[in-house]
Amino acid sequence: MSPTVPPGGVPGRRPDFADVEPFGMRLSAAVAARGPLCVGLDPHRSLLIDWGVGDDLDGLRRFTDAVVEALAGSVAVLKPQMAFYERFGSRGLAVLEEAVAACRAAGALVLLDAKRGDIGSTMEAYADYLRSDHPLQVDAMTVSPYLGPESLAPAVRTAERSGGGLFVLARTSNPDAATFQHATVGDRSVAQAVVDTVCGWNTRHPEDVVVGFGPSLGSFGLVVGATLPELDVDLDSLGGPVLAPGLGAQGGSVADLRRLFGRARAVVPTVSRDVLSAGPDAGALRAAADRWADALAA
Ligand SMILES: O=C(O)c1cc(=O)[nH]c(=O)n1[C@@H]1O[C@H](COP(=O)(O)O)[C@@H](O)[C@H]1O
Repeated sequence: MSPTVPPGGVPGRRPDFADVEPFGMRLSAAVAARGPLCVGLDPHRSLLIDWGVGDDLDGLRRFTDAVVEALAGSVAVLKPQMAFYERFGSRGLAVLEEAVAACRAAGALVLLDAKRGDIGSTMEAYADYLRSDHPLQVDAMTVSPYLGPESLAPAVRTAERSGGGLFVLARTSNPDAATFQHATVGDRSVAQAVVDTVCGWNTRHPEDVVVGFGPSLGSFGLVVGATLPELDVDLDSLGGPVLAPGLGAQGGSVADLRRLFGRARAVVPTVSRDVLSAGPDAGALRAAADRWADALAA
């Protein structure tokens, strides 16, 4: 499914990283093959109970296996929410480790929803999730910029070396997000400062900015909720993907995606509860994901 790296390496990449296929390129290939939908692996306590598998380690494993088996062969991206695995301690993380490997083996990209952010020296360790020698290696992870954009620089370096991606929280989907994200620094909002920082990671040349999916899409993305009343950040120079959560359970719809982002941008809409609540039957899970995929394609 992934395109092979051209002889001489990927254009624009440092020669010492030439054998690594960047996340933006791999994401674009996955979307071309499977469509843009991302499904969240969020084993909420209430879902484990509703599924009848039990709110315990065995229930967590059965839930996870069922979702992976139903969807890892067909959706472009699966996004495990780490909080629900951490609830069960090291044994929960072992379930996640196996699931991540199974998803990747079935051709889905894995975006770890970890929302990490810390001082640079610690951030370097968090970014190890992107390295090939990590037991829980993933294709991309969510990160928080609120210790300052430079705190994420070590994660950017690791992503570049490992062909991984980052999705940085910019305009989140929760109702009170604007309290901090609309605060101003100088002449722009905090959210816009985050956007501008990530734009700079993707390209230094504004004329080279890529808008939609394609082999030159950058590996550094933003999280922008599908629940926003209006798009209040300027994404024109982003050059990377947008992860759009907030669909279904939080009230966002495909019409909201079109209203906020149009059709041209590289948007990865992500849905968790609205798909997961269809389980545990594999066919029902697939049908729920297909409904979103069809609506997105319409
Ligand atoms: O980074 C995220 O994925 C995220 C960012 C955001 O702004 N809002 C948001 O809901 N999310 C995550 O996306 C998922 C949304 O789940 P549902 O509301 O069930 O579709 C959860 O795992 C959230 O943690």
